[in-house]
Amino acid sequence: MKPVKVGLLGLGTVGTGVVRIVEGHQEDLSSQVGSPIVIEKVAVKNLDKKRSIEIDRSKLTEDPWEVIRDPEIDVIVEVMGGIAGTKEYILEALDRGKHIVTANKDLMALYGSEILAKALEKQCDVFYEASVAGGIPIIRTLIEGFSSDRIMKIMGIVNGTTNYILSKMSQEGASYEDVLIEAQELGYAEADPTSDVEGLDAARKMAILGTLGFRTNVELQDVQVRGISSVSKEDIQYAKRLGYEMKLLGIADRQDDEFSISVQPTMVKKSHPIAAVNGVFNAVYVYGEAVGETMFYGAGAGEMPTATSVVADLVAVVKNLKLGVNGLKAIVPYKPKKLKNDEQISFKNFLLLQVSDKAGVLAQITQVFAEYEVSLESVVQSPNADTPDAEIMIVTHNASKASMDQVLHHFEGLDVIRRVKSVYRVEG
Ligand SMILES: NC(=O)C1=CN([C@@H]2O[C@H](COP(=O)(O)OP(=O)(O)OC[C@H]3O[C@@H](n4cnc5c(N)ncnc54)[C@H](OP(=O)(O)O)[C@@H]3O)[C@@H](O)[C@H]2O)C=CC1
Ligand SMILES: N[C@@H](CC=O)C(=O)O
Ligand code: NA
Repeated sequence: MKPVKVGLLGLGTVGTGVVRIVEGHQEDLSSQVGSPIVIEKVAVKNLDKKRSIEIDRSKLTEDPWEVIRDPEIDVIVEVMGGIAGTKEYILEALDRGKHIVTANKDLMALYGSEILAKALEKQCDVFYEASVAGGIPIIRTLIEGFSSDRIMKIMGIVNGTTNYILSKMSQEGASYEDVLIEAQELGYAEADPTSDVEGLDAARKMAILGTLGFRTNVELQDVQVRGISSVSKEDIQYAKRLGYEMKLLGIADRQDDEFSISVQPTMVKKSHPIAAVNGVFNAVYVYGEAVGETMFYGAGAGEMPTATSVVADLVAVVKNLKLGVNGLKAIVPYKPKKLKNDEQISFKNFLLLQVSDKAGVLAQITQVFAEYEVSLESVVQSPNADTPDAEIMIVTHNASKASMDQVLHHFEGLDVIRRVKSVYRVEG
């Protein structure tokens, strides 16, 4: 049984977990694949950094090319992150006939189609289960489990950092800034947490899920993105009063063959199963035309959950090696892309308005909604303790994005509205 040799790019949070699992579960792994799996070389940025695991120093290098160009290495596991340089390493590794396992959603969202096309040409595997919802096997589920169905909607809490922040703000009244620091210390946040809190990390993951779910090439610029940095504790408390939880939701849905895809803070009805997903946990809700509702739940980030998916991909590569079938399972999107326009995108909305507290105000406001054919589900008015004004909370029925934009534009010229304090999408 010739050992399968692995080159590891990166030994940070995820890379450390990969070494722990490959070494700790070696007996189970090798009996599944029929050969020992050996980590042959590891690229790091700083050779002298103190590590939390024992690793033979002679295996470490500061030059990723040394790993890529080593003819002994069969599989590259890329867990160092980065985009442009990392893409070059991966393309060259494929040119050399090496298989790839990566956790890199940034790279797969931007260059996935180019990398997968090269993999197909070279008959190599590229697996990236850890790139979306860390420990949840959602990519494999979309490719294999739902191969027979037509997916109509995917809703995901796919960023652990923001779910951790929103949950702590909701449950403990904690401040946004304090919880963000905690999430960074726990290894959940990206090196630059702006991509977590501004929704970019979730958008990249939704582009990957949308591509697999709709079998069309969803690109990052197709995803409309809003992050959580403007969500206040007050918004979360109002949401709770009305029976909702605030979540950063990625939503991809389709009608016929037209689709829309977005990431935004969303008020989710408490009775919806995704509203109960708290902390660093992720969940992906998938609605298939035939299967109906399904939901997948688990840790979306962190050392060991993420490494579980990386090593499971490694096992899949090695099984394919044994069967001589690598590179035959690449998913190449084949459907033409048709994005919905703002008239076709429709959902419920929550609005919080600060208004003058005088007769006829409500009538003026409802008149604007009527003018743009937006029907209302509920309207609640309460005094604002700090000012002579009143606050009005409104939940609309489904309304097109175009109509809602017109309503909000009209409100800008209405004297009785002091301020549109918040606007959120509503689901459930
Ligand atoms: N953390 C998580 O929970 C999850 C992360 N991911 C993805 O996994 C990947 C890795 O994330 P994570 O482990 O958190 O990242 P870390 O920052 O913890 O680790 C990065 C590792 O890569 C090494 N590295 C970085 N740049 C270079 C370079 N140019 N040459 C050689 N080595 C380099 C670093 O070396 P050194 O140790 O010397 O600094 C470090 O070991 C990213 O793509 C991330 O988005 C995906 C899902 C979850
Ligand atoms: N920063 C990401 C890590 C996993 O992809 C997150 O918080 O989910
Ligand atoms: Na996953």
